[in-house]
Amino acid sequence: MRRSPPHPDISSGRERLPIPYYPEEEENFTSPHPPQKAVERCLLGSLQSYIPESIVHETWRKEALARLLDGDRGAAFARTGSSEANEIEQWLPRDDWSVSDPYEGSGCSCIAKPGAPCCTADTDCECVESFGNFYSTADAQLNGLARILHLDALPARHALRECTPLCACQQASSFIRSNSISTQRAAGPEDEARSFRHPEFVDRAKRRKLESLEVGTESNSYEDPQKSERASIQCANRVVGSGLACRLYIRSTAPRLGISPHRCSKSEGNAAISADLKSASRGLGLFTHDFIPRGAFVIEYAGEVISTQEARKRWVEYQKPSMCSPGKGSDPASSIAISQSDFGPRPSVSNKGSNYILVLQEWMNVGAHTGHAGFPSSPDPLSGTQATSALAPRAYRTNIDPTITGNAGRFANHSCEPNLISIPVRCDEPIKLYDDTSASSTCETYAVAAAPRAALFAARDIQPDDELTFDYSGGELAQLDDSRKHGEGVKRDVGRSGATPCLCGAPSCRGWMYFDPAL
Ligand SMILES: C[S@@+](CC[C@H](N)C(=O)[O-])C[C@H]1O[C@@H](n2cnc3c(N)ncnc32)[C@H](O)[C@@H]1O
Repeated sequence: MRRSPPHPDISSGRERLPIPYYPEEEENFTSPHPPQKAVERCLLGSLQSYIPESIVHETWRKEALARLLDGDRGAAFARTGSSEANEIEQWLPRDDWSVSDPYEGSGCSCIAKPGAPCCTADTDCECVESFGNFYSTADAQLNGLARILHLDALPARHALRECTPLCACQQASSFIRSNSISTQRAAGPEDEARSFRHPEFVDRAKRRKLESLEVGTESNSYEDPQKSERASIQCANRVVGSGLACRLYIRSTAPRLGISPHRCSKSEGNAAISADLKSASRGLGLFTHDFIPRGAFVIEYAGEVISTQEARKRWVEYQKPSMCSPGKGSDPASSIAISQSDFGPRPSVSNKGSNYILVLQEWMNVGAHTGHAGFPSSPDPLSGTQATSALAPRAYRTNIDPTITGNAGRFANHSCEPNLISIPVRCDEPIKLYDDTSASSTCETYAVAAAPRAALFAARDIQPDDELTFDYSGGELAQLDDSRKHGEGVKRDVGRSGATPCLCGAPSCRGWMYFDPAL
């Protein structure tokens, strides 16, 4: 059943919305505004109208709104467990990665102007390297609403920025433009600790923590927020920060058997049916009403940015069974329910079936442009060990958890043949290079960066009512051989005791869901 879109766009990822709800039938998400107008909206207003009264526990809702409105900006609201929940470590180097970057050199080498289409080539795209952005055009099919990313121009697995040197935000900022960590000149290993521990980086991490709690804030700049905000609005090439350009909805992927899988009481009372549904269902899924052209930005997979340690803790917590409140919805597969916690009623994942924590990996493209060693290595804060050599291929991870606070992107299921691709993107959060010419330094420059956002783009043309899916492994699993596929990283998905079968149904389905080995 389709209803008229009841809520404004919640997809931009600027809104750190709580999603303690469960749709009775299906929920529509749409942007009533052209993207360029969307950034001017009152996002707090969106929040208020977004939370469906009928589903969300009223007390919780009032509390959440009150916290968002007060000066504290919802610090308590976003705290979801231990106090460490708000300790953000990002870009944690992984010492367990030894695979080489399968995407190295897979970009485009054309020389293009912003707004012009790009060609494919077998080296990194010169236009991206030069302009420090991906550029876009409006798509006539969607009345100019959809902004198209030229995927051929995209050096895969590289963080990108959402602006151009022509953009006012660039001119107003002293940030050094960069689209990719791979293009940065690197520090030597001995300078690495300084880069990650640099006071400004620490401040930045703290600020990021606050940003993740703020609703209605468009600026992420720590130099001149107001200036940056104005510049953001002016930038014609933004796609991720401009919000949704197509109408999305969510619904259960379970076969319709005349029994609503959403009703906790029913599924509890019909264990056999529930089990059947669960075996055939991937829970809720994200669908589109509209045709989406290849390359269009679709939605951000938005959530709290958390440390790996916190992700591990939450993973354990989410696996614990919780109560299903009478009258509130609960899906046998995804099982989001309203339960009590020390913060009062809040959403929780109530069985072992679901995992929303996304690990975004950024590959270092070693010395591709500069002949330098790429991004510096650093001691692994988790193991205390020194990570792999600065010369070795490396992946940097960002843990995104939308379980408690996120957006509709959390309903995008996994497929081994997905129609979306996840790209790390920084919106007004550029990598900044610091010159260090002190006598003790062995290098000139070191880098400091904010965590990227997981932006989902259409990997191919998508038809109306198609389900939107992406590869949770970020394409990594497809690169691995069979022995690794069924290895440690996969098998820990369900309670660390066995793999979760993949139900994507794709002809080339790998059979198992990916699960990050660090969890
Ligand atoms: C990010 S959530 C996606 C939304 C989820 N289906 C829901 O109902 O909330 C990820 C969870 O969805 C389920 N899921 C997603 N893709 C799946 C697939 N291909 N096969 C089986 N389960 C899947 C798993 O339970 C997984 O932990």
